[in-house]
Amino acid sequence: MLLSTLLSRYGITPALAEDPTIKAVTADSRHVSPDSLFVAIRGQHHDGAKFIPLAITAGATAIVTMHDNHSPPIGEHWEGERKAIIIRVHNPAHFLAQAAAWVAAPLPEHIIAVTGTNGKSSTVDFLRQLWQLRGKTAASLGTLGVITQADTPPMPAMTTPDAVALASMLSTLQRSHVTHVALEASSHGLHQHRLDGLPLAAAGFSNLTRDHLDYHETIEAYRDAKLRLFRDLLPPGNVAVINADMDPDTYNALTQTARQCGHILRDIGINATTLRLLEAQPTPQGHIIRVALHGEPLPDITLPFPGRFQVDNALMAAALCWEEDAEAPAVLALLSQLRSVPGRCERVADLSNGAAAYVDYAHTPDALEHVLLSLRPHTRGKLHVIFGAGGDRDSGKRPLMGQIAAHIADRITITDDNPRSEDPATIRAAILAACPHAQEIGDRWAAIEDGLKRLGPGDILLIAGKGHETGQVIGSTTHPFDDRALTRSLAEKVSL
Ligand SMILES: CC(=O)N[C@H]1[C@@H](OP(=O)(O)OP(=O)(O)OC[C@H]2O[C@@H](n3ccc(=O)[nH]c3=O)[C@H](O)[C@@H]2O)O[C@H](CO)[C@@H](O)[C@@H]1O[C@H](C)C(=O)N[C@@H](C)C(=O)N[C@H](CCC(=O)O)C(=O)O
Ligand SMILES: Nc1ncnc2c1ncn2[C@@H]1O[C@H](COP(=O)(O)OP(=O)(O)OP(=O)(O)O)[C@@H](O)[C@H]1O
Ligand SMILES: N[C@H](CCC[C@H](N)C(=O)O)C(=O)O
Ligand SMILES: [Mg+2]
Repeated sequence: MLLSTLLSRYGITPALAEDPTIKAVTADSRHVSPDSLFVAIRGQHHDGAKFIPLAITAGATAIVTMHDNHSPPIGEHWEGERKAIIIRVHNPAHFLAQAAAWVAAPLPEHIIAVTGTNGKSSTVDFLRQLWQLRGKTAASLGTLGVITQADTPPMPAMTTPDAVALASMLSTLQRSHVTHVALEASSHGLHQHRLDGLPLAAAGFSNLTRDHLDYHETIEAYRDAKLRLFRDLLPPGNVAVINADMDPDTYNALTQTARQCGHILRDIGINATTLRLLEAQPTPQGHIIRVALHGEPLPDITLPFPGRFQVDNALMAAALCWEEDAEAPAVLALLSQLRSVPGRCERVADLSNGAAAYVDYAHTPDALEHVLLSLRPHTRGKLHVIFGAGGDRDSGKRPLMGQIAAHIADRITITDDNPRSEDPATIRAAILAACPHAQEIGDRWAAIEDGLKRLGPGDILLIAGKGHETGQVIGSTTHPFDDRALTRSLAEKVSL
């Protein structure tokens, strides 16, 4: 694409002496290739502007950098024999996302993003499944990776990859004929403008509770980052789905934003008007739910997996799936064919004495509360939970998680999650301060073995925090560790 075309799409129409063809866009000087555009972004550790000379040496012919109120909006920079055109904008990260999407185009025609503290991965997984059941070629993209079909292993991804990687993944999906993509919008991703270039067909917002305050600092800033999905990214006139049972502050902010932006608002949940949950009756395998669509009750639906929160996520996926209201009953009828999401309230082992073990990805106070409350109705004996907290992440979550476990569980073991660069004993101590009667077993393997051995008839063991993860990060090393596989193999031995 010509530089002038790219700039004019962004609303900049300078008279350029030269108009180079831009073959690639990047914000990482280490990835600059010849004829590329380098966007200098100010991050937490570096100001990308200091890498401009390196980028030009590596072949960048155009540079986009932050407007500084002194220099003209367009200029040029020589690095030895090499010259690049310099363009100054007010928000380089926003520019990067747009430019990356234009250069990577065409992208899949139907892209939907889901945000919220908890439930993003589950919702996008369910949405992908629903689309596939309706005959679409669909993918989901997020914490669980890029998933295209049930029988192909997922490609790894961050929850929301950086703008360039995201555009490139979407372009790859488009080339393999994927038309429908459901992706997770993390608060980091929204705050850093990673999704700003995507033409969203619809968006969903599940809930907002405490997480990531290490990064956002205040809950207001965290909410504001997430609100960007509706406020800045979803085009007017498109479908916005919210869970009507979320906290009132976020609910009010979302409904007001949706109204101001002219979105078609749909809600789901006990307090909803579009898709109201009338009853969710737990069964040994999952739930039987009754819902009303715009006030009209529909036939019972069986959801074949446990976790009361998965009822909300499945309803949100359905409300994001139908395009016209007339399609809604057919979409809702498909919910009974959904498969569970790996590591989300997943029943991984049954012991010969009738006890069972579940693995879940609860790593926030709200998630831990939801999964423990979900498992209580299935517990005929005692409810035992094993969990820790990730290092280098919001430390305020730790005592809150301890408090919740102390209120709901009968037995608690505090162990290590991913300590990362932190001292694991200090993390455990912060949780234990709020649940002093818990036992402490730092070694996660030993904690799980101990938990399984202590299970009595009808007891339930919940191993929380790492879900689908297959590694444990200690320091900067990731050691192989898989709660699900380990629990299965230890349970076989314990059951003998
Ligand atoms: C906290 C955070 O989100 N950090 C992201 C951020 O890093 P940063 O601000 O430290 O960047 P920086 O190192 O200061 O660099 C600034 C700029 O200089 C560039 N640079 C840097 C070095 C160099 O030699 N040359 C160069 O050009 C960088 O490419 C960048 O554009 O920008 C980087 C480039 O895009 C990201 O890789 C990095 O994500 C890191 C790896 C990360 O761990 N992020 C996590 C916290 C995250 O985003 N997680 C969420 C999930 C959260 C959830 O659970 O909901 C996710 O969406 O995955
Ligand atoms: N709708 C929900 N409400 C409350 N808790 C939920 C909800 N959905 C999921 N959870 C809890 O959050 C955990 C993580 O779920 P999921 O992976 O779907 O969320 P996520 O938003 O993608 O998380 P992450 O921020 O790590 O990507 C689940 O294992 C469960 O404990
Ligand atoms: N996306 C989340 C995942 C947390 C998972 C938990 N096991 C931990 O390591 O804290 C994060 O990076 O904060
Ligand atoms: Mg996720």
